[in-house]
Amino acid sequence: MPRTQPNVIITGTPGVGKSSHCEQLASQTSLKHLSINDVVKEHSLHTEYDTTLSTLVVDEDKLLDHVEPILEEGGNIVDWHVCDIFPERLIDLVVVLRAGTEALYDRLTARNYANVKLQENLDAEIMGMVEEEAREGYEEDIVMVLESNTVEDMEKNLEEIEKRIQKWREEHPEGV
Ligand SMILES: Nc1ncnc2c1ncn2[C@@H]1O[C@H](COP(=O)(O)OP(=O)(O)OP(=O)(O)O)[C@@H](O)[C@H]1O
Repeated sequence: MPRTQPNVIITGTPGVGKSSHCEQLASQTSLKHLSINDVVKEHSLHTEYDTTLSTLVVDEDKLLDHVEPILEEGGNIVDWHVCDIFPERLIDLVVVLRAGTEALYDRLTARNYANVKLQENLDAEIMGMVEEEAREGYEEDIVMVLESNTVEDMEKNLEEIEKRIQKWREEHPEGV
């Protein structure tokens, strides 16, 4: 069966606004929000709990086994800070959200992140690690990098992303 709706990844360092963008986009389109953190918790797709970073260590093989059939159906907005493990054939658009250090610092301290986790995430964002992974993992023309510092940025981003989704639909009337 061809996939008649695109799969979109919304990625970026924790706190850049992935979930906020995904929820809003899901409410404005027919695409479904696929939160990988929720899927991992719900189906126990982890190997262990990292006590230093207070986070589950994901079993990527198990995760892919679970998620691939869902992606094959299309119409998903994948929400995760890792983007490059999903097969290229199943991904149509990769949106990397970027935030300034000040905005990210405020958002992460509001979550009471431990210092080590806070610093690790700020460093990752400053170095642009997720953007680099996205650019290495996918074709240039499907990767969009967008600022997510203000509510106005988010509104503008959602418009841009919706336009790209619409373009994909027009370019693939029979699906892929
Ligand atoms: N563009 C933005 N402008 C203003 N506030 C924002 C923006 N994006 C996100 N926020 C705020 O920052 C906080 C973190 O956002 P969100 O949970 O969407 O980030 P996330 O990238 O999904 O994080 P995680 O990876 O940890 O789930 C929320 O309080 C959200 O309201």
